[in-house]
Amino acid sequence: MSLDTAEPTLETLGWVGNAIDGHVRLIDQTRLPTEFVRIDCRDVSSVWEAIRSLRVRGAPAIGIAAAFGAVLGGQKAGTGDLDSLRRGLLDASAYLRTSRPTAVNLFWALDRIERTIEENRGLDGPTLLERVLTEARAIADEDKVMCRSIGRFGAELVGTGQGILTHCNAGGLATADYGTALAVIFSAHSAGKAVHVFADETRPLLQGARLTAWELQRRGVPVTLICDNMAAQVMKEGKVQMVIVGADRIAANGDTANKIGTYGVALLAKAHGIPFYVAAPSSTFDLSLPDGSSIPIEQRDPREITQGFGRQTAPEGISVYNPAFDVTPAQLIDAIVTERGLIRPVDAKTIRKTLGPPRSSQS
Ligand SMILES: CSC[C@@H](O)[C@@H](O)C(=O)COP(=O)(O)O
Repeated sequence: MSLDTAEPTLETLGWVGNAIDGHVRLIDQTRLPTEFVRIDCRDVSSVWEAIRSLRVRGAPAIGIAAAFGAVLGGQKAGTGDLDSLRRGLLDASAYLRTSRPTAVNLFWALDRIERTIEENRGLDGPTLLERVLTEARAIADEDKVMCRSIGRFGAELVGTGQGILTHCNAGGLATADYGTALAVIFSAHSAGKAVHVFADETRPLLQGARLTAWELQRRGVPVTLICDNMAAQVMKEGKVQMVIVGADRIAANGDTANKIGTYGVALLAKAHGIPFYVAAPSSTFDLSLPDGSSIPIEQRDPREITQGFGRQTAPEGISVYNPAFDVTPAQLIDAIVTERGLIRPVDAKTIRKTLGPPRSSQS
């Protein structure tokens, strides 16, 4: 599928150069919205660090970054000795798996990379490395296509004149381009539907304020930023007709892990009779988990809460709990928008029917 070149694409991340001495280039999202800076990662540990510190973030984007990162592991090992090249690639993959635990796209992408290494055993070193880079590029390219498709399917849910609330950032920055939840909004907006977005700022790291507000503004979509604790009031005032968010891991029954605070938004939507939608590609489903209870939830540094963005805002030594994600039960989700169409009702049977049989288990 071709991309609409009239629209401002983001090129969130990509590979520069060839397999032997190229590198990963990505937008450093920690510096947005005040600075738009791309950084180059030339070794596996800088990709690991970029993922862990949220320079690159969002479930699909971290999968893509990790896939490219594995190539850097192969480069370091060199293509002269096939065994050490394979070891370099596999060690890089194993290491990148430890960068963040919740988004299944990371493990899905690295599973693909490891399968590529396995399936190309007979190749010489340079060709194997080239093949792994081709697979990483395919993961990025397919993500672009999936996001456009999600946008098209999801736009059907949007009525003109609607207020739409979103949480965190599920935009172009969280994917190879265009986004998931924001793809739905971009697509409806491009189709001429008048929409107004309420972006939750998304404590503690402000992905909504720093990234979602920036992306919507950049594309000319009307947006109002609110603090997370204003969502109930904005809904009560009748300003919101639908909620749409992204996802980091969706279990077989539709329970959905997404940025902390999403579960609360879903409860508020239910209380106000507002439809609550999730938008995610098939790479975000983990059908090896029957429900959301075993989705690993990342715990992050307490200083993100006590000293966010450099200023101390809590007393020294205070006890802090900082889970980065929560799980919204499937019963609170009216539909999941995927690249293969809408999943509605959200249950195991409809998910299986839309996505096909479960893949092998992922960590
Ligand atoms: C299309 S991205 C979907 C999710 O990854 C997104 O909503 C989210 O929770 C991102 O969390 P983050 O901690 O910023 O990586």
